[in-house]
Amino acid sequence: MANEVPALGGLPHVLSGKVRDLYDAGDDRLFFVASDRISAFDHVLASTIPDKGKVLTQISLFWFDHLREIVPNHLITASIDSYPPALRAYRDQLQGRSMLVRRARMVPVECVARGYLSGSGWKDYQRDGAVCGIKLPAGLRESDRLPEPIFTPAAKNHTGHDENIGFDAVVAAVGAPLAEHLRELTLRIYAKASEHAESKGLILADTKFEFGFVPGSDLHGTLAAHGQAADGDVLVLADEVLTPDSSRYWLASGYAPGGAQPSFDKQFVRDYLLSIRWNQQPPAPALPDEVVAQTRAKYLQAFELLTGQPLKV
Ligand SMILES: C[C@H](c1ccccc1)n1cc(-c2ncnc(N)c2C#N)cn1
Repeated sequence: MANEVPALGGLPHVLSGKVRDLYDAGDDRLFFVASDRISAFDHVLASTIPDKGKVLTQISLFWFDHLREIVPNHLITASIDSYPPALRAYRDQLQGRSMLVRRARMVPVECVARGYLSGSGWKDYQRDGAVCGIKLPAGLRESDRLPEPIFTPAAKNHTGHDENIGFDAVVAAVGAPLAEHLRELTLRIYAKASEHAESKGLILADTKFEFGFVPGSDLHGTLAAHGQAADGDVLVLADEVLTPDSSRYWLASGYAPGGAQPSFDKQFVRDYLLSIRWNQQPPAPALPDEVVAQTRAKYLQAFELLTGQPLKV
């Protein structure tokens, strides 16, 4: 079937997620655009949240910089003036919500770190007393802080929910050396990020990283010695990073284990959708202006809490 998503400035469309779009920028580069679309209960809603794409892109850029001493990343530039000329005509719609990135050979595993018991981790714990084969103490409550953060990988399932897998499945997929490196790196990044989040009054309950390999020569002096593959490729952090879409953030001041915690960014949306008793079947409903405004404010607040800066909208 013909590609339904049009090219952007002559850049062929490569892939779309619920709220993000990827285009081929040539020369082993991709163009990553974060939209203002919002999903809830696995459905993209009929309303958009103004500036959501800009907030999430700027949060990824903040973390790329904050983590630069731990792990290189796929970013080339987020400056419109450095984009391929054809894209500069779209300055107004791309400013602040797009990145030119290196095309990476993506690792076929979602690298998830969990410091708290929530979501699919809570469901797996209730069933098995374990998450991804990692046995946990008995008697834990939903949203409890774990004795220590755990690596809980997932298989990429492009149709819907990713499926939690054990470490042995990661080894089978990528080999023991890389599997061990992914686990160590995922937990090291999580530790640094959650420490920063806590210093800002936020709990980073869990987060999902995507890694890929790029030619070492592409990284001009930011080679990560331990991330070097045998063929000279370097492991880099890709996709969005530590955004409210790829992570669970909770306000530390409201933390109360023993049940689900309010989502920092989507609680107003979820409460509204529950209040209208939506059957969670398409078409997804539109949101009242007030819910859109409240949700936009939460995204702006997330950016300001994490970075200490107001978002330039
Ligand atoms: C899941 C995510 C996605 C993003 C946007 C829209 C739909 C999916 N994705 C990212 C890549 C990817 N592939 C190769 N090199 C890269 N640097 C990246 C990145 N980022 C493939 N998929």
